[in-house]
Amino acid sequence: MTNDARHPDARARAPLPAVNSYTEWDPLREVVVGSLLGGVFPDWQESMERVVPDAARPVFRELGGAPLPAGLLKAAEEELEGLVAVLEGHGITVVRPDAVDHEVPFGTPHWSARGGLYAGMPRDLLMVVGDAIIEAPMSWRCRHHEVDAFRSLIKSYFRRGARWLPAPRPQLTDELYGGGADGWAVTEFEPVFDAADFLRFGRDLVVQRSHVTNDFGIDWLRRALGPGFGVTVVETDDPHAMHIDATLAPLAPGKLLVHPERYVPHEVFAGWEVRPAPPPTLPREWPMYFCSPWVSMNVLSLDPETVVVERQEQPLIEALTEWGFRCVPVDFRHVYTFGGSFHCVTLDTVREGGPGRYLGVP
Ligand SMILES: NC(=[NH2+])NCCC[C@H](N)C(=O)O
Repeated sequence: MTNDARHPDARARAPLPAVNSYTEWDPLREVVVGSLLGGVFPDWQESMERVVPDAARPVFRELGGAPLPAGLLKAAEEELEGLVAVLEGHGITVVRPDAVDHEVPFGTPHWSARGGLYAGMPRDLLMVVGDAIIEAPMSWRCRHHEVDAFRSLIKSYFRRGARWLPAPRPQLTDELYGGGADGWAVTEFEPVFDAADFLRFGRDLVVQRSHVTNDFGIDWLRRALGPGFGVTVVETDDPHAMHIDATLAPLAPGKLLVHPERYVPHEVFAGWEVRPAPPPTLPREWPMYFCSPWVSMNVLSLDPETVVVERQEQPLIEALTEWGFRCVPVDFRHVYTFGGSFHCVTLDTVREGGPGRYLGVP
């Protein structure tokens, strides 16, 4: 039976599976937006040494498990609400994590942490590949239970048909840390990765080895995804490597925005137009506990022509406009303070489109 009251867009918006996302750029229908509410400073561990800004180390040592600064947090939460309003204004469904108490200390038989962190960066923790939600085995001890805030969402997606793939729970004993001969902060003791070290290009994923992602973890994911997907390791020139999404940003098929110094050309991007992002505009004195100002290029694609960009990153807005994109400006500098921007704080659970092939892999 036809439904005459159907919205004119109804055909274009035909129903999709509960979870369906293969790329970083296909038209966005539903997205998880993280929450920084109740967030605490991470308890210090040596493996953070090479990834966090110098100024953050003494703070984490001293204040691990203590609440993040209230004023900055409030400003960041308001910016997150602003992002939610913009996304909803574009007809995108937004879902949020549960409130959990991040101040509760926890431990295993082998170690303890003075608290958790936050539920602000679902991109770090979860990965959607097609109809599957993958839970990453995080290597920072304070992030061991971070997924709890997202569990009711994951269960709901599972009940509606999604596949649910938690990686093997890591033990995070001392053997994992201390660095191998290769200079990484994590050894090959057991599989670990953060989901944000991967980017999705249809049937192909690209990943960087980092101070939170080891080869064992990459191999686990490759085998879990099976022969239908390819996982290519790309080199990046980032001595502080943790999360690839301020280094490479695929914005549409054939269009790759890159960090001008960290990008190392790779044959998978043969045929792609690669453009360097202009330098960030963030003032030098801006408080940054987790990351560099290059999260300016951590944009979120609403579709292959539309990107959400920080309002004050005018050089980037100009560069992207010139490249043919429509930029949606959103204030987000206070969120930067806590480790990321639009790509980090989101997890796109539903995008249109299917498993295409976009990369030059054999
Ligand atoms: N998913 C994320 N949290 N990404 C943020 C990556 C930031 C990157 N490590 C930098 O400092 O430039």
